[in-house]
Amino acid sequence: MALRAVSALTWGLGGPGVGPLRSGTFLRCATQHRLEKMPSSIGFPEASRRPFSSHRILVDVDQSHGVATMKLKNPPVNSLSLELLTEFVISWEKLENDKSCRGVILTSNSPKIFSAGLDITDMYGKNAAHYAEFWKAVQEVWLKLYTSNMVVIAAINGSSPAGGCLMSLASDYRIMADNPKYTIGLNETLLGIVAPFWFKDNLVNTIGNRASEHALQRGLLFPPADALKIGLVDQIVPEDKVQSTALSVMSEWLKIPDHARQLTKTMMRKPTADRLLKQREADIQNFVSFISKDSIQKSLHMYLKFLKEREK
Ligand SMILES: CCCCCCCC/C=C\C/C=C/C(=O)SCCNC(=O)CCNC(=O)[C@H](O)C(C)(C)COP(=O)(O)OP(=O)(O)OC[C@H]1O[C@@H](n2cnc3c(N)ncnc32)[C@H](O)[C@@H]1OP(=O)(O)O
Repeated sequence: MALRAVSALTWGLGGPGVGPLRSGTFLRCATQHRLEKMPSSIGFPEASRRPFSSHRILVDVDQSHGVATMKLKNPPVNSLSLELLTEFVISWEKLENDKSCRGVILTSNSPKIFSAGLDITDMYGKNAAHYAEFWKAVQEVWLKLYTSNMVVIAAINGSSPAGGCLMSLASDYRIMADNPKYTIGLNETLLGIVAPFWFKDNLVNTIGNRASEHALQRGLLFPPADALKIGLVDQIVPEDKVQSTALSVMSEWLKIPDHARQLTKTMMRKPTADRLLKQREADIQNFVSFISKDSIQKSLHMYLKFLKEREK
């Protein structure tokens, strides 16, 4: 198997806004329309579309089908900066509160990069208060995605290292562009940092313990075909078919009655989400003390330098 490395939300019933069972879920589900036919592109009729956006997040809601497409837009590499993460949470809550929205396709506005992962400049050369705020936002985005009532499909239209991979892992289904130049994986060790336990839990739940041990220790980044083999993604398709495949997969998922799917998702994911929720503050403090260490700051500095100076 060809492996490539770069060389060198609150759970709990009734929790504010993010609980897996929003009030009214059962009633709404009972009368919900089934999706019989989905358009093959995002060319929805104007009347049924409700786009909204912020600086770094573009959202297009197709109200007649109950599906939103959310695009990350943070050039040049869609890094997950504090600003992007904050805007993500605001947009996500808007969708969670939109009764017509049953599914979200998460993708990137950039043609080659889904997301370069957490913004390293938010973890380098800042003060403890900044690190704490940043990490809380990272936790929040993961909790929102992982525990969402909505069907979440990641349309991975480019490279997806580290935090980018985590966002995909938190989705219900992953479709990746079949381009061997793109890679996906949790490569934290290559930066001299350690994936926190909840990144690891999400990976283990997806690809199993042995494959996770191997991938995490070596910081492996997998090309699409290998990612498919180990179950890191569910489907690979030609680059120009990622969005249309996501829409048709979404239509299949939305044929399942919401209440049954949501309760099943809760049953599967609650223990993992609860593990973070129970020690959220301690996890923030761990992150702050880890990332503030001179040795870790030095590793991040070297990695940023490597990224800037490497041959393209
Ligand atoms: C004991 C337990 C304690 C627990 C504590 C927990 C600690 C855990 C902490 C954090 C977890 C971290 C998660 C992460 O997500 S870290 C980020 C990892 N990401 C990467 O390694 C990806 C790096 N980037 C790339 O590989 C490439 O940029 C690319 C493949 C995404 C795109 O390649 P290309 O199109 O060639 O673009 P460039 O490389 O030229 O990049 C352009 C520009 O962007 C800068 N940049 C790239 N990635 C990032 C990033 N993640 N953050 C900030 N900036 C980034 C790059 O440096 C270039 O900058 P420029 O030269 O100034 O233009």
